[in-house]
Amino acid sequence: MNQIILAKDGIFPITRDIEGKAMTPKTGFSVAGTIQGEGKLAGVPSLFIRLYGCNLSCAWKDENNAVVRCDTPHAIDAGVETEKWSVEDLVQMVQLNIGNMRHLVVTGGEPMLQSKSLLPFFEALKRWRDDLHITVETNGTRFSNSLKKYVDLFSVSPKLSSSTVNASPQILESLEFHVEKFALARLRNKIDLQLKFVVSSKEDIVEIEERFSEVLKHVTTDDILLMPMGIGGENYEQLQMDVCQWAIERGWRFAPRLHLMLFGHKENT
Ligand SMILES: Nc1nc2[nH]cc(C(=O)O)c2c(=O)[nH]1
Ligand code: SF4
Ligand SMILES: [Mg+2]
Repeated sequence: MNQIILAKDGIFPITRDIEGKAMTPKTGFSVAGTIQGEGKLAGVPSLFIRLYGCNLSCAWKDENNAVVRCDTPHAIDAGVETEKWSVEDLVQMVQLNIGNMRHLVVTGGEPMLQSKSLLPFFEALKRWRDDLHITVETNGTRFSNSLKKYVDLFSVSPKLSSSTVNASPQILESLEFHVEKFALARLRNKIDLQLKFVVSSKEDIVEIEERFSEVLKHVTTDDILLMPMGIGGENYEQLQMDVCQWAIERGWRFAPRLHLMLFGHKENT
């Protein structure tokens, strides 16, 4: 049986559990769902599924040289509580909670590590509703040919050297190789794609332009997004303004985090 491993409370925000029992969503709303907070679909009402497990272990340095870890430790850390779902039950949870929304966002952790189980899940969802829009948020280290026909938007967030301090050379190589595959699929109009870079300094921009120069040629400027690193603090406003200017200069998009603005730094919103 195909199983999908989720982070704890990995389907969010919901108002019904699998038995139909009422749940209180963390958004404080009386309805299931939230808005996509990031990327070119920011603001679009969406239901989220957070898969457990990641092949990276990102950490950034903030302006005070303090280490900022991955913002979803409950989806990557060893030994934390997880949830195992059958494809059938997960489809049912989507059906119970999607309401009037059309968008499902599958995030993580790194969802593409479970692409074998995601395939029957996405097939079943599209059989149920072919207008359902599926976004997959990924770090770009695993492209999947078989998944691509079911995914309406790949939201690829390639990690830069400022964040992949713990990654092995093999993983970094596979990142470049696979991001190129995503970009070529975009060039051939096989997928919709956004490249979402988390930026903490001008060096990150230089790295994007040098390390991903081929990749950038395969996509349009509308597909390239810059998201300021961090969630607030002393120098955050200045960083936002810098990142905004770097984006405008290149014709790229500036990407805020709407969910943080609305709900604060709260899990499962
Ligand atoms: N509202 C909302 N939007 C999001 N966009 C990407 C998210 C993520 O954690 O991957 C996320 C999230 O956790 N919540
Ligand atoms: S790729 Fe994403 S989920 Fe994985 S460690 Fe980095 S920030 Fe966390
Ligand atoms: Mg997040």
